[in-house]
Amino acid sequence: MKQVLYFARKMHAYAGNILFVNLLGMTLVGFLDGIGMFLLIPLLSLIGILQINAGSIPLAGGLDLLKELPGPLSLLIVLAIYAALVIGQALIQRNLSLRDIRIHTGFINHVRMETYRSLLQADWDFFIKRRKSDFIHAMTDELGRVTNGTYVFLQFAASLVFTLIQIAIAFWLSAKLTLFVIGCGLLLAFFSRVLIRRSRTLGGQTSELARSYIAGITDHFNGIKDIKSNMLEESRNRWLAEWCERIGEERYGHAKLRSDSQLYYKAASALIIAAFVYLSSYLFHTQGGQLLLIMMIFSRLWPRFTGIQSNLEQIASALPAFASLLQLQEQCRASREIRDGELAPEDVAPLAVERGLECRGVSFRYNRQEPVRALERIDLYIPAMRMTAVIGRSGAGKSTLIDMLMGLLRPEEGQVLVDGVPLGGRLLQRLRKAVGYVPQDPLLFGGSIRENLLLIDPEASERQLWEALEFAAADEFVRRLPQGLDTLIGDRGVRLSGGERQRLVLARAILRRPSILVLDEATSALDAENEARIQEALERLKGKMTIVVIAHRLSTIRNADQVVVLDQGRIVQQGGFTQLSKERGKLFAHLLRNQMMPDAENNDLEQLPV
Ligand SMILES: Nc1ncnc2c1ncn2[C@@H]1O[C@H](COP(=O)(O)OP(=O)(O)OP(=O)(O)O)[C@@H](O)[C@H]1O
Repeated sequence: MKQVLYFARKMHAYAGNILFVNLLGMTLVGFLDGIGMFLLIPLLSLIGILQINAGSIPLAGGLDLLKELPGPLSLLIVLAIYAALVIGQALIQRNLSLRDIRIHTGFINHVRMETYRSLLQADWDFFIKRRKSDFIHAMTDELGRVTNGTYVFLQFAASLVFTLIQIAIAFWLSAKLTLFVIGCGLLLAFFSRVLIRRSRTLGGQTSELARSYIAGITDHFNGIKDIKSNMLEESRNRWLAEWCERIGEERYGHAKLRSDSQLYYKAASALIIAAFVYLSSYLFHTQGGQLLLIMMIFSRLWPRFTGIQSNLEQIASALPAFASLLQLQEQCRASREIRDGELAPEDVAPLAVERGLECRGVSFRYNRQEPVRALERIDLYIPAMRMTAVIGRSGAGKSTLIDMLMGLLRPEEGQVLVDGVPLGGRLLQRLRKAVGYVPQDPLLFGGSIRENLLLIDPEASERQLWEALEFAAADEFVRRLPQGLDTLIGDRGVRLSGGERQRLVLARAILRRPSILVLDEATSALDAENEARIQEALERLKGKMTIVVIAHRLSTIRNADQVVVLDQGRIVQQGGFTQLSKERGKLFAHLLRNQMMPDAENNDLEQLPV
């Protein structure tokens, strides 16, 4: 319940006191509804359907006054009051509903934005430990359940207030009978705790099923090509069929719970009414008119009890979603990159590295429970305005090292320094702003080429866009497209080839005019001709920006100022390309020979280990 109160307070903080005005309005509507019913009694009496002794009903003294007036006039007055009340109530109700919708949708968007912002502010470590589909689940399903649940909670609070008012009226009419009804309600509430518990358990299953569905479907569409080419359709079909069976059971469980609850309350209501009428007539000798009023109150009160019960079940069912969204927000907060009091990224100027980046005794493990280190005591200096290449076998730790240099990961031991200053806080943000990064699996958004480029620099001119494309050897293929820069490239750039995607992302990175350019296998999908063009472009950049390149294809790093060779998380060699290729019996020469570089053959590589 702690989580529900947290979000209810949030809703209040978002909507302000208008929320209470709305709740009071809801209470007023209920109250007017009661009065409307109350007025039916003089109405029935005036038209002679019911003979009521004014003394037997509170406030019915006015009846005698009405009876003094000519028949049609008194009836008209009562009818006018009745109609005014009902229309007034409907008008207020309409107003409240519209305002409710504004508050409700506004609140969903408020929580959505807040959760999204906290996700964006979380550090990289936070993301690599969790499934992406869980974030999608939180931002869609769980978010909807939480905001609905919060709203139901507020309705429940309003219902409670209104029920108390009705109880007070009922008390005033007959304390004994009201106590009897309340006693029955409490007894029922006691037994219905089991229904609320069941509802909570089912709510947990709902969360789990939705989470596994989104995870499975996301995997499915991310890997649709693999599925089709490896004929995995049948196994995916089986997965979905199993899921459908489970969701069927869960939905049935919810429906059964709802109907059990209704049955329970209806049966109890029938029994109580029977007992109630019997007791009023024979034991308490209640008069006809008063009995009618009490019955009316009872018929108003009892649905309130069932409404409260149903609200409680809905809240209980949403509790797991409340808990998981709150937990996600708390975890995001704990993993925030930008602490309170630090400047927002937009207020920070990009860094210009003057001397260089440095790793001093850096070690890192992805899983602190396991002894394996992705990086082991790395001491490395990356001079500014030079090109540094990082190479090594797959899994050697190259990407981890790059992530460390960009401040995405924090060292477990040691330090990363920029121009001799330890990386962190504002410096980290300034560094991030200065980096142009092209990852192994670059992200393009569904949209046009122009939109994808302008994402980095919305102010970029047409000329700057083409310059960046030219740099990345992408100008020719973009020119050839019928719509040129305005060509739509599909989801994640699916309508482009792997090499075209890489070149576009490279152009985008350049558009930022970064002072540090980081390329992680950024030209792996290119043919020799386009790769050579990018080589030349990088060559021209030397002396203008710091370049760090990860490459499996060693031909790409021939012009690097220094080459760093990683193996099992350690630096095993470091130096110029030619120097390293001459170091016999070492990993670099071995990798070079495996790629059958013509230069390597001149280096008597027969003696190298295989
Ligand atoms: N998110 C992660 N969680 C756990 N372990 C990871 C994670 N990412 C990488 N590793 C492990 O850390 C080690 C280094 O990985 P890294 O991606 O840095 O290697 P790499 O040299 O870039 O490999 P490749 O050339 O194949 O991209 C590997 O053993 C890998 O399994």
